[in-house]
Amino acid sequence: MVKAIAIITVSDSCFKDNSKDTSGPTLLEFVTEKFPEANVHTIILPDEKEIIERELKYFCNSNVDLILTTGGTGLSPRDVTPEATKAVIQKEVPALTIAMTIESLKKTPMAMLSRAVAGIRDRTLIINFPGSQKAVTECIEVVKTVLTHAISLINNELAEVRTVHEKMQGDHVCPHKMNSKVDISKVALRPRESPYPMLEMTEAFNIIDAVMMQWVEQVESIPIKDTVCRVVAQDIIAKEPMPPFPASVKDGYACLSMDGAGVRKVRAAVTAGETPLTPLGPGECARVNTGAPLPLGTDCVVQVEDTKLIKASDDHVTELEIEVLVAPQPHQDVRAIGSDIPVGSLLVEKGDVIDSAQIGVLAGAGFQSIPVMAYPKVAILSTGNELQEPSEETLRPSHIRDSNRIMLKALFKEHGYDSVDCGIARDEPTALAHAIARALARCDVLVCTGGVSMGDRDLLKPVLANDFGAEIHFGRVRMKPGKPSTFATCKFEGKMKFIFALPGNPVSAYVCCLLFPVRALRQCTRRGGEFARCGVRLAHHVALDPRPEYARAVLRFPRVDDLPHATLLGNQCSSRLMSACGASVLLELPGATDGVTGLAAGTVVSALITGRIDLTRL
Ligand SMILES: Nc1nc2c(c(=O)[nH]1)N[C@H]1C(S)=C(S)[C@@H](COP(=O)(O)OP(=O)(O)OC[C@H]3O[C@@H](n4cnc5c(N)ncnc54)[C@H](O)[C@@H]3O)O[C@H]1N2
Ligand code: MOO
Ligand SMILES: [Mg+2]
Repeated sequence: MVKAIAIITVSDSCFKDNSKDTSGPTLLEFVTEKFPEANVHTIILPDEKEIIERELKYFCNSNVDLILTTGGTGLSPRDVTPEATKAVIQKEVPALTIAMTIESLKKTPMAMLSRAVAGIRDRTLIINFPGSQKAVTECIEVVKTVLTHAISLINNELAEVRTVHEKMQGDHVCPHKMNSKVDISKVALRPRESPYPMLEMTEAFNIIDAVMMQWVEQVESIPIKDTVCRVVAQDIIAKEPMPPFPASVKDGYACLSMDGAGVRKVRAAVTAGETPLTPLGPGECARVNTGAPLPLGTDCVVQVEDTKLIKASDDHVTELEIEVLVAPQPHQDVRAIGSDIPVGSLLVEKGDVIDSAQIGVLAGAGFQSIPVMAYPKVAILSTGNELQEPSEETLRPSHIRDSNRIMLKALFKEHGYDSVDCGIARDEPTALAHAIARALARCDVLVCTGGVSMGDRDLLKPVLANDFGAEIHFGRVRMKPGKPSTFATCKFEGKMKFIFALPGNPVSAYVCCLLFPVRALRQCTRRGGEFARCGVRLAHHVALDPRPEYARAVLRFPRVDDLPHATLLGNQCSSRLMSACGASVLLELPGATDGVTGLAAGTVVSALITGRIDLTRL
């Protein structure tokens, strides 16, 4: 049986912009249909032999049955997928690719230019496909009939070898190379009460803040185009003056101010980008454009509006004499060297959060890259047997589309943080452990959703604790939404990993992502920390939940009130993500008490500003 499959898209351009990848999704569509039980991992890699080799080995070591690669099989210098594949396989299976080539040649002679390779490493079958979506579709048709049989053969032949390997490795094996220790067979023995104490929000925040202190700050140098929203790690000082030459502020004539008003001979014409060659003397001037350098000898510019043409060549091509109508002042309409930015001035300061104007300043000052504080790498993983990719058009029975992953990626982006997409893991201990291991290998902070509550398939906490030796710092918080929110740390491949396991309900995932990992990143990257709070007036009556609630609301700014008015975004149940769409704030509503079960319209409550604020006044 095919239990795990990896699809690797190899392409520099798709690696930079994964929306360009059409072949990977084509393979994904094929394998999810052909092997619906299989746990499928997808990944995009650049055309780098070492990286491809490393990932192929990783998947082979993780007991993946089948690896399908697409891309990097052609003749261009960057195409190295076949070389990386040859470096990892122990046996080649040439007929697989020969069959694909024969079939493809019937459609196009270009098939001659594919160097695809197929082979086996341990128990994994690896097949290279070309990069184009069309070629992938054609080639998969050719090999699909033999895949299941090929994988059964490989497993049978190597079963003995695998047993010996496992014996040799003993107990001390990496969690992602073994089966999970979590046993889900005895469902009747599951706990009927959560073993995790219910923490107050302040306790949860304090724990996260204390634990995140273990994040070791590092500095990295990155191209200035990528620095928006990044925190500058050291003062950046101007090494060049801006402007680098005395530049005209106007379209007009560069003159000598001591000449006063009167007629001048037009000796030269200087447009922006030209270098004036001859110095000018008394009674002379040069026609200049805005941004053009002033000729030596001149000290002011007279705008064209304050001049009169006296004499031109017969063909009107050359101005010979003009009259300056208003006596100019020294330095008039001239930007002196360094007048915008003197050499040695502070361009951006350590701790600044870079904005677009500062990127312009840095570019103008000749900086290509600058040191910034490194951000923790964030990985996002969804869990759930019911989930399917949002890109799949047809919804399978009893399934839903995974909306959390794409939403959280966008939420991190909104707050200035990149993240890597680690796909969907099945609610099955070994599959989940493998998916977590793969994600941890790619990040410092893992944010996953689902599987943290009381169901017999809520496996996050036991898998983290038993398979990764994770310390669960908390597993329940008195809050709505987000009660089963979980925060854990573990050492993985020698490095500390921070894990935010958020509830699967989409609103819980949204709110808890803001309150826990986004807030934590803001703290440890010195990008604001706590969200700003403000007092707001409720626009309507609000019923209180027994748990303190983070209600999603929009603000209006009526002229008649100093405080903004907050309107809740409809039904606040944890599954209704529409309640977060367009939210500017999370209201911090207190839990209901025996005496107080609701708040009247007009009550002032505290709000965390987590989204954009629309400043329209009612
Ligand atoms: N017996 C109890 N049941 C539940 C409790 C409890 O205390 N006792 N808590 C409830 C609360 S509160 C929450 S919140 C949820 C949390 O559930 P899990 O974190 O275990 O998440 P799942 O069971 O995997 O899924 C819950 C819900 O969310 C949907 N989901 C999951 N992932 C996604 C995704 N990526 N995109 C869209 N929707 C997703 C999933 O289909 C479920 O409907 O537990 C309550 N139960
Ligand atoms: O805490 Mo759960 O997120 O209410 O639905
Ligand atoms: Mg659950």
